[in-house]
Amino acid sequence: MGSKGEEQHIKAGTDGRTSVMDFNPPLIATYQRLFHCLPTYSHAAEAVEECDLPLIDLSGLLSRCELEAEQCKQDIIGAATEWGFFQIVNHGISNSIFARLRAEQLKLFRQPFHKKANEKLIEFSSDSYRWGTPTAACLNQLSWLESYHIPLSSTSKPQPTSASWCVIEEFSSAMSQLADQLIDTLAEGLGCEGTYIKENCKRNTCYLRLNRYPPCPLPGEVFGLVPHTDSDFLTIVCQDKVTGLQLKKGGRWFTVKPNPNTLIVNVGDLFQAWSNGLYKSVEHRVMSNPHEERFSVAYFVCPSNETIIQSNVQPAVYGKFSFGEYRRQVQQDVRLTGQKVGLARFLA
Ligand SMILES: O=C(O)CCC(=O)C(=O)O
Ligand SMILES: [Fe+2]
Repeated sequence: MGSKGEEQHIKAGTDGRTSVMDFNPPLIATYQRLFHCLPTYSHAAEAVEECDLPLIDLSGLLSRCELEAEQCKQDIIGAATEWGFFQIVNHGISNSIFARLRAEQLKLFRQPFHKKANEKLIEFSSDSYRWGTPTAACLNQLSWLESYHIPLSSTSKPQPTSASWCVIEEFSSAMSQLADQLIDTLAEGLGCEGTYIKENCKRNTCYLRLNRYPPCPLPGEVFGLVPHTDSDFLTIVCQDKVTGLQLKKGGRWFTVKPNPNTLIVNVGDLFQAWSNGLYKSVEHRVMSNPHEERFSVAYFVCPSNETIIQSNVQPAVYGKFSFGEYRRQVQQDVRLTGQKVGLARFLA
């Protein structure tokens, strides 16, 4: 069990006194009541192999050589069909944006917990900051993380007022362009154009999430992020060098080897439904780590709530639904059962 010291960062004040600057959310204190109902099954005992995700060099998409561009498209379509997950290099986003975002992310999470929880630190909605899992009824429903869940609607301000705001704005517009390229290719693989998705997933309906996974005293029992699929069209994740992300393939869990030079792309539930099950929204999770903190950033391509998700392939695997309905159903299931049911609720 972790000592109180694990939740605290001791900083010597300029006046010589030692002040305690506690930036970690009070996960231990809040969820201690769940510690004595340890699950009979510990995921630490699972044998998990590392997997080599398909690695796609995105410069191929812009190649003048038609064959090369076509091969790159087929690789993306193949990876979304077989894995639902892939890594990309040469995506055109500069290292300097990643470095500046990382610096701002670190600065934000190093603020004292009470400030993060009670003050609007950046120009985003006040409920952007989240930690733990308020609905968790047992340890394996708990996620050992803190995050800023940022609706990008709130970034379209005429005057940038903070460094965090500027870099998030710059980063999300780079992500949005990258997502458009991937959506065009994936839509082409279905014999359609990507315009429907792009028209409904404007930047202001998308989300950026900054995650920090603090060291966890019960890594075998508590996840960094519980197993889930993403409720969007597509997610682009930028992770650091600390291992943790795992995905399920063929009924087994695999660890994604961290490579800070690549971005991870995964298909979300909406693309699975829209592609009539061709592209796979694969279950994934983040393992917690007893010693090291881990950071990641995820960009979620979401449509407006009114957007109708429907495949034009017959017979349709899923009934027609709006994103708003889907979201409400997911929230209700999590509130009532602690778990997301997801697309299984919308079978035709
Ligand atoms: O932190 C990660 O690597 C993955 C995050 C993730 O799956 C999510 O935010 O939905
Ligand atoms: Fe996810």
